[in-house]
Amino acid sequence: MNAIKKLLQYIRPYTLFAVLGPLLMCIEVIMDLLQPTIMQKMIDIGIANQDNGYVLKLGFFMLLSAFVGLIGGAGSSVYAAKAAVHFATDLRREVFKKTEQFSNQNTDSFGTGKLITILTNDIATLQQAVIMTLRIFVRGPLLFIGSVVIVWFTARELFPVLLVAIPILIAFIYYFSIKTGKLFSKVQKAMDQVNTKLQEMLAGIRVIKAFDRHDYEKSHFKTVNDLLMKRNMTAEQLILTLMPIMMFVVNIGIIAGLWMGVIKVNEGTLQVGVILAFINYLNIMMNGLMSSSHVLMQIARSFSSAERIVQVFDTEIDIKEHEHLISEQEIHGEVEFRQVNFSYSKNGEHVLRNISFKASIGQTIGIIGSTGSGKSTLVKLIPRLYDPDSGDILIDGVSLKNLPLEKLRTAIGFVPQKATLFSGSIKDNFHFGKEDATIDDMEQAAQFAAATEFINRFDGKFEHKLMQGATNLSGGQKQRLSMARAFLREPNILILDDSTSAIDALSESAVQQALRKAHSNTTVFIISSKISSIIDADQILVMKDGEIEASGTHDELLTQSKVYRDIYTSQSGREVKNV
Ligand SMILES: Nc1ncnc2c1ncn2[C@@H]1O[C@H](COP(=O)(O)OP(=O)(O)OP(=O)(O)O)[C@@H](O)[C@H]1O
Repeated sequence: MNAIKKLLQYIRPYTLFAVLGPLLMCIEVIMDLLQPTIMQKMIDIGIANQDNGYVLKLGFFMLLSAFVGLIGGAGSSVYAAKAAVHFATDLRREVFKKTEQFSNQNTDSFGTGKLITILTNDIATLQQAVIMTLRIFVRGPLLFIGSVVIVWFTARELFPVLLVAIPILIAFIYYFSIKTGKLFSKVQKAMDQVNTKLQEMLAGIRVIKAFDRHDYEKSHFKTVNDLLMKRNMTAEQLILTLMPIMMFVVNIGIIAGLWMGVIKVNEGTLQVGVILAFINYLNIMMNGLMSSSHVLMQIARSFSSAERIVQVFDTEIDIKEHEHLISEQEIHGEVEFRQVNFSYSKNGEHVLRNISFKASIGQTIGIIGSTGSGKSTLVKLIPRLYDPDSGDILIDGVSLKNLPLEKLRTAIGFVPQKATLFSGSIKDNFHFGKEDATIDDMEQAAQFAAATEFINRFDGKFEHKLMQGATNLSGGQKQRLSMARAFLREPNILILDDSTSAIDALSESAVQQALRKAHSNTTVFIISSKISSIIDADQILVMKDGEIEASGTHDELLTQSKVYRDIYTSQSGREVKNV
């Protein structure tokens, strides 16, 4: 309930629409309620007295009220839809904005599947709840209350039937609403699983094909899809069972009304038209209650959606701007780690332990070590994709936390292990690195990244369109474009996380030479599993189990580090004797 209250602020800008919707609906309801009374008068006065003029007059009123009702109903739909769609659009925008601010840890803790369900399904559920509330939640109770009042004044003899039927109907509605609320929260969870699986399968479709794992994946998908189907089926069946139960209660009410009515007519205390009007009002009442119950169920369903949305809003972003920022600090590129410890989960095992080193401006730092030793994690701490648990990281002597995030990240060019390019042209992707990059800038960056040759072969060169995930490029081409994008920034700190793995040795050495020439003041971190990529680095960090096992130049490490020597021996085939 609190979640719903929190989200209602998003409807405030559309209060006018949200008020007009129910107001116009009142007109439709009043017109609907008039119909049985007009009909009753037609029968009991017009037809009983064979007064054709009176019948025609009331017939005209019936038509007129139906027309006015139509205008009210249509207007109500238009404004309710406007309020709900605007509300959902704003909400989607805000949820997206918040998820954009999420740190990697925040995103990991939700999972992308759940975030997609929240941004699509949950917001759509709320939109539907708002439309129904603005239209039907007014219509249902009004029809119900209006009918009860009219029966009280016009057919009080039959009122005892209502005294029995109404509590039974309300009890059923209450029970079903509570039950479906719980069931739909299970449906949402199953939907998360389907979305997560779908996302994983679509991203890995090539691997699935290559390993011929269709059947395995199909059976996995079937498991989550069947669970969703089962939960959906249980929830929908429960909702659909309510209608026949309500009809049954109303039909018994009609029989009771007819039975009592016939007795009263025979006694001469009731007119036939009143019985017909009562039956009509009983049906209207049931419709009113039914539609209210549908809204209640939709609202119950939207509770769990609202809670999940509020969960996103309430998530504390763990990478935050510090209160005491040193905004005037220029970033030059000296990087120092002081006894840094880091784990991915709170109280989890440290992935980095006691990391200390210093990289001077313009130095190249090579990082090597076995798989899972913490190399990528170490460099991810520099742009603050994660914050260390303890210890400090300083740039030009200032702790990262005291630097404005935007300034810090603008000064860093990051080429991740997996080259990520976006659908759009090469130019669009380059603008991602530098918004105002000119064609000259792009040509130069492409040249440094050894990408000119293949870009020139494309129709339209920089205008060449990349498909989603850049699937129309080779692995090496993706890496080169990803590097060029980082070079365009002319960063003070450049991080190359194993980003030359799909590039041939000749091109790699050309890239490194270009880097040294054009970006001599840039501090460069190169993670690589190949010694040849880091052999010329000013300082090489050898990582082992989250720790720096040794550091120094290539020659120093050959004598000082057994781990480094072993890597060198295995890659060069040469035994190092000088220990
Ligand atoms: N997002 C994450 N959540 C939890 N654990 C993670 C995450 N990313 C990495 N790890 C764990 O942290 C450890 C270090 O991973 P990292 O990616 O830094 O290693 P690496 O040395 O770069 O490995 P590689 O050479 O294979 O890329 C590994 O044990 C890995 O399982």
